[in-house]
Amino acid sequence: MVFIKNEVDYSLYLVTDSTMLPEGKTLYSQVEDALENGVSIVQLREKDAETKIFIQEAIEIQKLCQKFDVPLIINDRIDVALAIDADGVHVGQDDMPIPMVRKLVGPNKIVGWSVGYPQEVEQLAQWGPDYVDYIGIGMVFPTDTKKNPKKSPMGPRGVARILDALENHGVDWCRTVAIGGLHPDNISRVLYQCNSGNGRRSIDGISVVSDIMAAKNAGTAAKNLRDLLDKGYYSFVNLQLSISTIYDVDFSSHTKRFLEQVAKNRPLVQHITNKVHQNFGANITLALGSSPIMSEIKEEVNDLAHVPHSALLVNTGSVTPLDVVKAAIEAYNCVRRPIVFDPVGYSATTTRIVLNNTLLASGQFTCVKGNTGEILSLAGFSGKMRGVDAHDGNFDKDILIQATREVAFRFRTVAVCTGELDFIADGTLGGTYSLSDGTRDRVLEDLPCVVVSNGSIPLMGDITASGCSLGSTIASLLGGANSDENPFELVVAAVMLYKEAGRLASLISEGSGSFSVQLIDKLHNCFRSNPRIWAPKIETLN
Ligand SMILES: Nc1ncnc2c1ncn2[C@@H]1O[C@H](COP(=O)(O)OP(=O)(O)OP(=O)(O)O)[C@@H](O)[C@H]1O
Ligand SMILES: Cc1ncsc1CCO
Ligand SMILES: [Mg+2]
Repeated sequence: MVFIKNEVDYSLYLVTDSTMLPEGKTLYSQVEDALENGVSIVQLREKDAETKIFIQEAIEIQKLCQKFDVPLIINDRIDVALAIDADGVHVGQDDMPIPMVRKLVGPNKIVGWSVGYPQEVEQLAQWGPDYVDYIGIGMVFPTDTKKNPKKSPMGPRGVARILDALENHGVDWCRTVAIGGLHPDNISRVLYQCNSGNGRRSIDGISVVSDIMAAKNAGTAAKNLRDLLDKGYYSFVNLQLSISTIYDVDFSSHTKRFLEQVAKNRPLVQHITNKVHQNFGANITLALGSSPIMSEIKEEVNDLAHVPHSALLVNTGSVTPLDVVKAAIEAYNCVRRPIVFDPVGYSATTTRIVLNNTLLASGQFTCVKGNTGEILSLAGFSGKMRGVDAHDGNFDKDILIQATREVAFRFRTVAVCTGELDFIADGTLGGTYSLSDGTRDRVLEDLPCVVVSNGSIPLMGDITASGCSLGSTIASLLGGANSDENPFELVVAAVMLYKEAGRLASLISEGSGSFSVQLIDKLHNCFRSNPRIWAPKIETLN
């Protein structure tokens, strides 16, 4: 069979492994069940099989694939692929060089290559369109399938970097599948987050091994994956993800409504936060009418996530054991409860960059909030931070807007950048994703974005953990909201409310000490004592 190359369907790419078959199942029966339920391409990968057995298996699987009109790719063994006239071959970086592979298999076969770094894309560009038809990008997450992995997991952001490299080098002929540790609990998120920065391309498919090969019912497993691919919508939080259009109206009425919901629903905000922030953050949370719980125990994250109107604040200011934070992120994502992430001192040290990146790769966040230094470095715009405080420099407003949008887009989140002006961008794209064609030409400049101002309030920067407590405020409003509210509007309201409390507190404070106390009072009394006082302004960028 000759497949028209740019019509090959890479969407659900099964890689076989006979070493993990469950009792009573064969390689043949698993592949057959998978093909019946939506697998669109098969790679025979039998690292330990002897040649004769491998060929026998290949011939059997080939007949099966032909029945379903699905291409069969052979891993590594060019000789086997040629001997049985398979549809293509897949080789890794340490296998036979691509030009030799192409010379041996001829122009019509599908050639796939494993790619782990953006630099490898330069090589693809040099070879041009006649060499590699698709690349397997990975590994995305840790996996047991690779015995001695040479690469460390790249996460969705690593995949996005490779998609960027493909775009930058004009490698438009090459299709992509993501591979490594992909399972039903993370596939929607990978599809949602893996896009090139220009919005023009997303991955063409996902590649799975164990989820199908080790499944007791490979048919159900394949069907489940097929449904995720076709769904096009990732409902990661129990709120209304449609794109908000009403953020340029009077926000004081929204804020009042959100605070009433907090009062009624009494959200429980789990804080995994730095030691400096703990007491202040707990008091700010209580002042708003929500309940804080400072908990860093792995055993209870599930119970806490299941409490009605739970929300999680992850603040990496003083470092909590990674496994605890990851377990908490997983637990809240699993029940679709909001998570606010505050990457404190993101680029101050290499340790912090690695830690924050690891956590950012481990889940889906409803909001990512940072000061200018954190957001600029997260967006890849600037060098090292000196510590946990924002940059001293006065940054151009346009640069901060761009950085905030970049973070929002990359992490598919509502991003907040704080300072005298606060910038908020909505990168959630209504929770939608699609294979291959990126974000359907929606680009950074299209993301809804607002700038919140309320005059200069230097005292807000003069107390420690004021940014951290904005995180508590955002988490309280997100947690307390009814499910028909929109996360972007909730975050905008939280930022405005906090800014206004800061302004009112600063009017009656003698210095930073009394300011801390007054800030708590003002949040406590907002909309209770004098609902008419509301000064913050909002500038809508689109
Ligand atoms: N000069 C200022 N004028 C008005 N508001 C400010 C000013 N500086 C900071 N803020 C407000 O104070 C809060 C904290 O912002 P900042 O950028 O200082 O955060 P941060 O550095 O993360 O704080 P921390 O790490 O101490 O918790 C935000 O709500 C921000 O809007
Ligand atoms: C001072 C400090 N150090 C680590 S976290 C933190 C709180 C403000 O970000
Ligand atoms: Mg901060």
